[in-house]
Amino acid sequence: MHRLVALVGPSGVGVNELRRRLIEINPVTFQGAVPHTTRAAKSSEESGREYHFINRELFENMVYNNRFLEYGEYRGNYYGTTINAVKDVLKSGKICVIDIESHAIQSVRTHELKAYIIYVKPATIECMKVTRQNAQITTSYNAKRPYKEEDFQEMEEAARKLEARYCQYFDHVIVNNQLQDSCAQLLTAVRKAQDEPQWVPANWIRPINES
Ligand SMILES: Nc1ncnc2c1ncn2[C@@H]1O[C@H](COP(=O)(O)OP(=O)(O)OP(=O)(O)O)[C@@H](O)[C@H]1O
Repeated sequence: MHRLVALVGPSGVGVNELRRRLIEINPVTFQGAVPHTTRAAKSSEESGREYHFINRELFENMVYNNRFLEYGEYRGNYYGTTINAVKDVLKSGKICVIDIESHAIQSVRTHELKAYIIYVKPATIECMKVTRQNAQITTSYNAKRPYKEEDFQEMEEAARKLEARYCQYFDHVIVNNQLQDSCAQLLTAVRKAQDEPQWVPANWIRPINES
């Protein structure tokens, strides 16, 4: 089986854009995991394609049974990605590429999933002012607007905290300045992730009484 690739970075840095482009470049090789939600399906949506649509009771039951890598509530509806959704992609022979919140890093660095963690780091504020001139940030109300200076400052601060806490888990770092460059770096990193021997904690492979 291929290895799971998980992208992580401060909000607004471009994690989702990079993941989307990677899958778009080669949908035969790369695929995202289908998330679960309790929101109603739109007429154009099909269960199992955009989302798995389930009710709240079932979702909460799945949370209780630790089925989610991560989940959250937005505007009264739950959204989350299950371990099985990732495994389904890997079992189909594709490379599963997901983006995760930093607190979910530990959930994907398990014996079972052994995710390759790619940290998407913001470029300097001066560089982002140039490259993000036409980009749109998604606000907490899910609206889009152009980036402001404060957005870059917040991103830099969030990146600092994220790095201080989680840098030991990063297998690869991409500074997302020029989008084309970042996509090329991501493609190379993902290929490398599949070839590279996997370094895992010794207690994953050695019986406990030997360690
Ligand atoms: N290198 C880049 N150059 C220019 N624009 C970029 C670059 N990377 C991402 N963008 C743009 O920045 C915006 C935010 O990107 P994206 O939605 O991927 O952010 P994100 O990291 O997933 O954050 P969030 O989780 O808050 O949505 C998008 O409009 C995207 O096209």
